[in-house]
Amino acid sequence: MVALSVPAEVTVILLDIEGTTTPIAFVKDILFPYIKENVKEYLQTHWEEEECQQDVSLLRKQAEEDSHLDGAVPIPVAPENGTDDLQLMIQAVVDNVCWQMSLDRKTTALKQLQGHMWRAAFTAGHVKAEFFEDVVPAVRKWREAGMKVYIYSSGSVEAQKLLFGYSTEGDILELVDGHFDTKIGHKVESESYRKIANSIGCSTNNILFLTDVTLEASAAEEADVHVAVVVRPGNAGLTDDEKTYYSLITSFSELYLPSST
Ligand SMILES: CSCCC(=O)C(=O)COP(=O)(O)O
Ligand SMILES: [Mg+2]
Repeated sequence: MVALSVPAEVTVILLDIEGTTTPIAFVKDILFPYIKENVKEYLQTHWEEEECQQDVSLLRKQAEEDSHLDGAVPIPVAPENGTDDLQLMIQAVVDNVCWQMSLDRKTTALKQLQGHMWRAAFTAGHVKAEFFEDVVPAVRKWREAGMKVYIYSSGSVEAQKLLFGYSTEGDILELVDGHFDTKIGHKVESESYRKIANSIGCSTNNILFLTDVTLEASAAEEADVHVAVVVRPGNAGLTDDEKTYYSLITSFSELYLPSST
């Protein structure tokens, strides 16, 4: 087994979810199909609710920003009257969501709606989040050693809490000191990592970020965050240059804290 020593200045471990704590297959084969199969019925059932209207407004705003993109699906302004107008509007939102998902876009608008939709699936026990088997033991060990553990995912904070609250390992929310999503900024922008450090109250070099995506690792590194790239079954392959450049781990158990024996 390879060992990677955690630099002594690190006091915070920041974790990505998809491809790092959780198999990509769980997200792609369970969570995303749930959205595609249920989005129309969800909108029809919850349309009048404040939360749903806020989600639609955010999606409409995003659609306006995306209007220059190839294949972008516009969302018209609220219908003035009639069931037919409403059904057309709902279909436009469905088409927009499916278009965004076909590109695996990480917009806050899409992620917010997805989080709200997954709430019913998780709380009713229809879905339980999967974590790689090394994750929970390692996180417990890090916390016992005094590390703080935070999550930074494109999935909304609400969705992150569902994953940790309703998992095959039970409710493991207490293992996490805090959550960040794209509201603080996108994961491929270094400024996001500076803002996270500021919000936690530490320096960027006190953070070790674990992710499967090298563009995210590169942005974090530019902000002086320590990074390791996590190689898991089902993750996208890395180039030879990336394999040489980044510290790689295949399990959280390969990380050694300075005090570890
Ligand atoms: C945490 S919610 C489900 C995953 C998701 O929607 C997503 O976009 C995951 O992105 P990540 O930044 O965790 O790779
Ligand atoms: Mg990821």
